[in-house]
Amino acid sequence: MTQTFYKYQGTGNDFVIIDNRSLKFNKANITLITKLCDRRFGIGADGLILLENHDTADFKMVYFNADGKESSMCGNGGRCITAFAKFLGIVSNTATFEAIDGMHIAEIEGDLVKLQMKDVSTIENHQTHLFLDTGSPHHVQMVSDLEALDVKHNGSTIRHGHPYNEAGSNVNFVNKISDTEFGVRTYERGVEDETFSCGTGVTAVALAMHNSGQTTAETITLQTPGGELKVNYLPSENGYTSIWLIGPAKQVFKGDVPC
Ligand SMILES: N[C@@H](CCC[C@H](N)C(=O)O)C(=O)O
Repeated sequence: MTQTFYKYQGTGNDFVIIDNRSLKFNKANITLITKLCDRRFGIGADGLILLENHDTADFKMVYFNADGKESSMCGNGGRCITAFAKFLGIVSNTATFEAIDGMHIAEIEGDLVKLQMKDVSTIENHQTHLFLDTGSPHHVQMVSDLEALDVKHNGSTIRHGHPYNEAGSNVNFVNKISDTEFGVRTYERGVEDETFSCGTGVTAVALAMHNSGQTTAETITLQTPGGELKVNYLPSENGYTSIWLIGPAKQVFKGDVPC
């Protein structure tokens, strides 16, 4: 038996995407998902995404980290699956879909996919870092030398340590480039390594930078190892609404694998 798949990337955060409208893909097969995501023995990806039918929205997104486990929201994955839905002819330039954190709206403008993220009402502002949930949990910490930092080592220590422990958190290291631009490197839980970019991660960084007074801007540019993303938001006394994650999402190749 073979499985048809598509490989997508959004600022270097890469995914195997499968059209599962037939519901034939076995979601419980962690070994298969891990193998498909393996960079040496499989296709290679940070995660695997299934596109499924939905009763009221254009489609449903089901996301698995490279460790084979279903996880919380993936922002870059949400942008890539929107581009995939357009490729399949399910949507044209606007889409609605349901993910694990609720309903999302997305818009395609040329090469860019804009994804509305869930509202954020709570940001924990600690002495050394901030913590918030933008669909996935994110630790945000400013560092002085982002380029030289060992993100895998330091990220893994924070991800596994108190207070995150087994459930874990994604970990974002940040430097300020200007009042509207920040550099970000992210250690992703479930990949257990640095990824080239993380959509919920840069969203968390933009909100955290605003919340901690590093910026007063409402559009932030985030430079990641995989390229540039933008985040727009509306701040209020109750938190942040109308949060949009904006960046490119591209199909890389298509194939069939034995499974
Ligand atoms: N790469 C994603 C985040 C994916 C989920 C994360 N690894 C987790 O388990 O929390 C993104 O672009 O947001």
